Amino acid sequence: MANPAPRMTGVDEHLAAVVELVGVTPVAELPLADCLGLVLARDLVSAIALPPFDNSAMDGYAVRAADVADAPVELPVAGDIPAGRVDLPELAHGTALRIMTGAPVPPGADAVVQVELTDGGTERVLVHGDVPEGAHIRRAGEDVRPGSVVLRAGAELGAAQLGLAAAVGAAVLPVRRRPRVLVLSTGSELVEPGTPLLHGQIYESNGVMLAAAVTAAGALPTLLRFVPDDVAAFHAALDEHLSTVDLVLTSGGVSAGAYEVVKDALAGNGVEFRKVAMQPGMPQGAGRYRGVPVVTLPGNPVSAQVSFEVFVRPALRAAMGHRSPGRPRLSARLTEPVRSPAGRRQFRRGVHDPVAGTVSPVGGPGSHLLGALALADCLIEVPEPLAELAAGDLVTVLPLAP
Ligand SMILES: Nc1nc2c(c(=O)[nH]1)N[C@H]1C(S)=C(S)[C@@H](COP(=O)(O)OP(=O)(O)OC[C@H]3O[C@@H](n4cnc5c(N)ncnc54)[C@H](O)[C@@H]3O)O[C@H]1N2
Ligand code: MOO
Ligand SMILES: [Mg+2]
Repeated sequence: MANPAPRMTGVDEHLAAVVELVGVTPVAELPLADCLGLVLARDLVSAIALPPFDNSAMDGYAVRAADVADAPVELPVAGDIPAGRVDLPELAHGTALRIMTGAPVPPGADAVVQVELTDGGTERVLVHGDVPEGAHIRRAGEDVRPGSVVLRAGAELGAAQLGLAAAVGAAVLPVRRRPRVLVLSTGSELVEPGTPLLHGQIYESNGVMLAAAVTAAGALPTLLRFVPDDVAAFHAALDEHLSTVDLVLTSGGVSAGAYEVVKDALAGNGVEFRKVAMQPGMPQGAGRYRGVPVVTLPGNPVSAQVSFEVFVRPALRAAMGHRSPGRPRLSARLTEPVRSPAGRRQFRRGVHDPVAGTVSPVGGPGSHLLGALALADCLIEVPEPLAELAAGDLVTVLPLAP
């Protein structure tokens, strides 16, 4: 009797293993400019008020509202308060001080008349219209009170959050630092783009693609592109970088052939190789080599990229503390039928139309179809039990941007 096929590892089981393997990076205080997309590790409390002082919302004249109540009136201009002036004169009764947007409101003033309501004079100013008390004054603390929490631990740091952190005087923020990822492409057939190609050779593309995906996930890639299918050369390349990375990500050399350099070098050295019940991306490996997490992706370009999306991107984002490290999951109706191998979760490449609520597969299921991958903006997930889906069926769509 033939041996039953060994059980394949489930997609979710392998994902959990990779997330656990990668773990989290330590919290570090990073300059704001390095924090885009990272996650705040502790609440940020503002030591100051925002605005820090009462200031003018308009270019115009600081006045007492009572002095312009009977406008038109003419007032002597006692001086200028440009933005940044720190030695403030007091506004005397019956006078005006020329003031600019963002400049501190001088003591004694209770309103600002915008320049459009005046003749713009510099010695004396003719005010055509009256303004109520408090007009065009932005009050200290009306945006942020001193001592208040302005950003919660767990907040994702986008442009606005970084702007706010700077506005309250933070120069650095506590964040889990970006994982450093060694992206290592194996294959003796691989050639540098821009150089001549012999029959039997191909241009190296996984390295560029995976390094870009690492960057897009918020992590820091180091790229090693031309490691031949030679165990000694592989070890030499890997060992040189091992001490400076948080994760090694290889592509190629993990299936069933005679020159599977990654498998040959790492099996029995802490990395476990398995078949995962998915298409593409069946041959996978994960483990620790000399203490450093290693994830081995299959070499077929679409397999490598889809595996990155399914396993590595969520693990990298979880490592930085993202609470929802995966892609959003949307529903859409297929515009055409799809066939999938029963018992494996299929990820087809698709174009999603969120307005129509539809998704169209691009290209076939083949894991070498990089041309179609580049046209896609989403993955279409076909669950393990389903072998055939019809046009109009609802499927889960994972948008890939950015
Ligand atoms: N007898 C079997 N053969 C294969 C099996 C199997 O189960 N039994 N699995 C197939 C599946 S599924 C996949 S996926 C691939 C995985 O292969 P490897 O990870 O060993 O990758 P390679 O053989 O090195 O390369 C596969 C393919 O991809 C091209 N490649 C590799 N690296 C790059 C790169 N950096 N840039 C561009 N293209 C790359 C390579 O030239 C090959 O065409 O194995 C199947 N075989
Ligand atoms: O796992 Mo392979 O990715 O199907 O070609
Ligand atoms: Mg192979």
